[in-house]
Amino acid sequence: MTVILHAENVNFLYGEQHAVRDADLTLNRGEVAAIMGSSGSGKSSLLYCLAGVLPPASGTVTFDGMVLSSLPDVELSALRRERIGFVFQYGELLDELTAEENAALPLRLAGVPKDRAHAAAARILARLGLGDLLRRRASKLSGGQRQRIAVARALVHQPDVVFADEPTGALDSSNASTVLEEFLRLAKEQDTAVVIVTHDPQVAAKADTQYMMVDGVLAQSVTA
Ligand SMILES: Nc1ncnc2c1ncn2[C@@H]1O[C@H](COP(=O)(O)OP(=O)(O)OP(=O)(O)O)[C@@H](O)[C@H]1O
Repeated sequence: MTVILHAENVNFLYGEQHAVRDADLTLNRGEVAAIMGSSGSGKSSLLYCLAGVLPPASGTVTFDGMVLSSLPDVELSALRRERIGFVFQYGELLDELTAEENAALPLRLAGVPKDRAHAAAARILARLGLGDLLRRRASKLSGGQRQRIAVARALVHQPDVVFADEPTGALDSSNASTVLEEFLRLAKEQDTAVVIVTHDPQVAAKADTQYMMVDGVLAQSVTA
C-alpha cells in the first residue's frame, strides 16, 4: 500500500479557539476514511488543513511526499487544483453553468481543451445517471442531481484524494445513500482516496477506516 497523505501533530486555532489538537492521520491510495464527531468538534477545520486550504499552526501535512506548508503558493494552488477534489454539503455548483460545464471545470482550469474536458465530464455524468441532463443549467436541477454533478466535478480530473464535507447531508436518506454509493464506487475504480466528514454512522460504515473527533482530538475507531 502506498501512502498518499500523512498528517502529523496537526494543530489549528481560530484565535484562542483550539479547533484541531495534535491530529495524526495516514491515508493510503484508494482508501476511504470517514471522520465523525459532534458539531463543533473540529472535523471541517481538520479537513481543510489536510487539503492545504487552512495552514496548520503547527505539525505537518505531507501529500505524496511533499510537505504542504513548504510549497510556494503557486505550487500549492496547482496541487489542490490538479490532484485534489472537493465535495461540499450543498454541491456549491455554478448555477448559470450547465451540468456538463460544472463537471468539466477542474479539467478546464487545468488547461484541457473544451472538447476533451466536456467529453470526460459527459462520461462521468452518464455513469451517475445524468446522461440526459448534460445541457441543463445547474439552477434547474434537483438537490440529488446537483450533488451527483458535484461528485462528477470532484472526480473528473482523476485526483489522488477527494475531500468531502458532509457531501450528502442535504439529501433525504435514500437519495443520500445512493449518491454516496455511486461516489465511493467511482472513486475506488480510479484509485482515488476519499476523506469524508459525516455525522451519519451509516455513511461512516462504508469507509475503510473510521475516525472520531472529540473537542479537536482525532482518534481512530477500532473496528471489528
Ligand atoms: N471561522 C471561524 N472563526 C472562529 N471559530 C471558528 C471558525 N470556524 C469554526 N470555528 C470554531 O472551531 C471549532 C471547530 O469548528 P469546525 O467547523 O471545524 O467543527 P465541525 O466538527 O466541522 O462542526 P460541524 O459538524 O457543525 O460542521 C468550533 O468550536 C467552531 O465554533
